[in-house]
Amino acid sequence: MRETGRMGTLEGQDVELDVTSIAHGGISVARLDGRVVFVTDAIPGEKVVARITDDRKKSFWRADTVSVLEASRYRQEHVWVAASIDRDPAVRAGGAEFGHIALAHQRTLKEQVLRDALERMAHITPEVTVEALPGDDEVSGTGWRTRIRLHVDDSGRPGPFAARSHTVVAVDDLPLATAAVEEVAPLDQRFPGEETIDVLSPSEGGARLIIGKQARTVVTEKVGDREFRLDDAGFWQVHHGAAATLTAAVQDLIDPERFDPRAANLDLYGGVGLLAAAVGDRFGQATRITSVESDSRATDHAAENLQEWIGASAVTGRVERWIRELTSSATATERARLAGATIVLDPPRSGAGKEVVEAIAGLDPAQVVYVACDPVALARDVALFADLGYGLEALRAFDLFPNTHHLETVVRLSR
Ligand SMILES: C[S@@+](CC[C@H](N)C(=O)[O-])C[C@H]1O[C@@H](n2cnc3c(N)ncnc32)[C@H](O)[C@@H]1O
Repeated sequence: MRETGRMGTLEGQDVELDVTSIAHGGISVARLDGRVVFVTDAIPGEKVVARITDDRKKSFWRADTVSVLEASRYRQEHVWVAASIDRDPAVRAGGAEFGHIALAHQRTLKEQVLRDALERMAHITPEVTVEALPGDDEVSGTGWRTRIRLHVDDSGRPGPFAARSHTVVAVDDLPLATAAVEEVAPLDQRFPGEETIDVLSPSEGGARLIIGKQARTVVTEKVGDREFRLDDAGFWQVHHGAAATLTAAVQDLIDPERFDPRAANLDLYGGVGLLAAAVGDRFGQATRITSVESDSRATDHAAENLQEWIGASAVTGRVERWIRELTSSATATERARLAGATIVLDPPRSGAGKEVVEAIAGLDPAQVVYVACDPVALARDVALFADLGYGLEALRAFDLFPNTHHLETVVRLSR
């Protein structure tokens, strides 16, 4: 084992590392000769042996844990044997990068990542608690994925990618998947010539496969008493409890004192209308809301899913362009309606970004409720909103992705 070395000479070597803290992306931070090393499959506080995978950069290196010399008291048997450190890092299954950490401590680490991002980028220190979804603790955070993508290797065998690579890994089980997904996942079959197999289990109608780019079918998801129709390959929240949790969170975080049902309320990045429905169900049939989504098939479904409301509509468009056009073409009456509006947004992982944040703030809405699956993109956008006079008033965070590093955050911003 080598303990020190120069840049570009250590790749493939095993080194001893003291792991100090957690970073964004499910990796921990250690130091070697004063240099930062991002290390996988470790826990802050541990001493590990790690294999250097990248030592070409001046500012930081990367490594994979191969054994543990001093274990954290939060270390547990990995919930997925295929992802454990007993396997060669090159063939460790990806997608369960926190599975070796006790579930409650996973949430503590997620809280740290969110708090650090908000402190560093937005200079605020709100109370942060990552809430568990009902039932997850009882099953160690397994059995929640209603959707899973398998990749097909050259022999036609499907499996997940190894962590941080495009190598397909052979696995016997999928512990993060729901029982219905695991039952139909064709792990021992062969699909020569295909690239992907999607396995999904909507809340209605049973589990199914999407083999390659086969024709889309429509599935039904139920949230409370409400049904949503969507394409089988279209976006839907992955944890079986996520849609209901986000519905309740958005309803909870909208300040009723600031909510005007007759204002030009917006649901940006609306998918098939889940959060527009959350707003309508909370504030009643008279609520006006427009859902904006770039996937036209999703918009068609949103229009159908929201059809019982006279005040709801769904439009196809990229938010950045749609909102720019709205800003330049709105009449004085429309501007007044937007100024009293509640704007819900649920962008993809990259967040809304400067252009969209500036356009939203430029509409002068009464409040903004932002649903975020990436804490760093959220913190960047919260900082942008703050510069435009919209401060963070309320925050809730949820463990929608147990045994992974991901978390979901919902915040309310207003002037
Ligand atoms: C995180 S999902 C949220 C969907 C919905 N709120 C839900 O919870 O089901 C983000 C959605 O934004 C859409 N999207 C991605 N980029 C977009 C853009 N630039 N403009 C509009 N929609 C976009 C995706 O197709 C996806 O449906």
